[in-house]
Amino acid sequence: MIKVENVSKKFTTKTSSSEVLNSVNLHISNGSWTSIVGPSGSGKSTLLNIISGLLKPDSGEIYFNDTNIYQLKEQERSDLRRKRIGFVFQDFKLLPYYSVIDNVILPIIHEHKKEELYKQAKKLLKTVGISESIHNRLPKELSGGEKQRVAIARALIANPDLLICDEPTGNLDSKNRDQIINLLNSLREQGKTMIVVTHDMGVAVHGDEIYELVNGKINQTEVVI
Ligand SMILES: Nc1ncnc2c1ncn2[C@@H]1O[C@H](COP(=O)(O)OP(=O)(O)OP(=O)(O)O)[C@@H](O)[C@H]1O
Repeated sequence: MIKVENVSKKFTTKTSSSEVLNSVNLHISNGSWTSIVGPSGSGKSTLLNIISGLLKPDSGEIYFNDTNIYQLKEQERSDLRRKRIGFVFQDFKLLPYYSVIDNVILPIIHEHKKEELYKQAKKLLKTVGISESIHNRLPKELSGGEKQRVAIARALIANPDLLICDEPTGNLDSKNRDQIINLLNSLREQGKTMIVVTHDMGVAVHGDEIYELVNGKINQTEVVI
């Protein structure tokens, strides 16, 4: 269970100050898919960064099961992030000079023997529908949908409990978008907990819960198909 309790965050710059999150509460059950929607600039990425331990809120707590993550030491929080949370970004964030398979093993390259990692990466790439003929290509030689599936395999390499996806289908055409939806559905069936931020209601409706962030507040939304 992931709990977001009374989380508030304000950004202050030289010229302005804005409250992006105002006492946000959210409970996420293990093995569920939670969709978060909301207008551009409403704080969705800020909330993801806070949940994943990257950005300390001004007030409020984040619990990862029973662990209050902002009470951990910096190194412990970073370990938790590396081992238990996988990230998928709209712009993939694959390293351009590494092959597909090397991109997948990178997050934990220093923690296991390379042969074991390659074995695991091959299995994952198969799960996400990437054929072996592509394993040694560079990211620039892939389609958008292939890049996103490689990015999902990379996010899963440490076998995280939680998969956080920030606009995972934002740059994809409808065929590739549908493939990513199918993949996320199958990951939920395997028991992964997922938080998916999206502008696309057609993606959001696959969630067990849909929340909308507006004016710093989060509200649960009915699933309307
Ligand atoms: N480091 C920062 N310093 C100042 N303001 C920031 C910072 N990060 C985000 N903001 C502001 O906070 C607000 C929320 O940003 P955020 O990226 O969380 O929104 P979002 O809902 O993810 O937007 P989008 O859908 O466009 O990606 C925006 O007004 C943004 O300009």
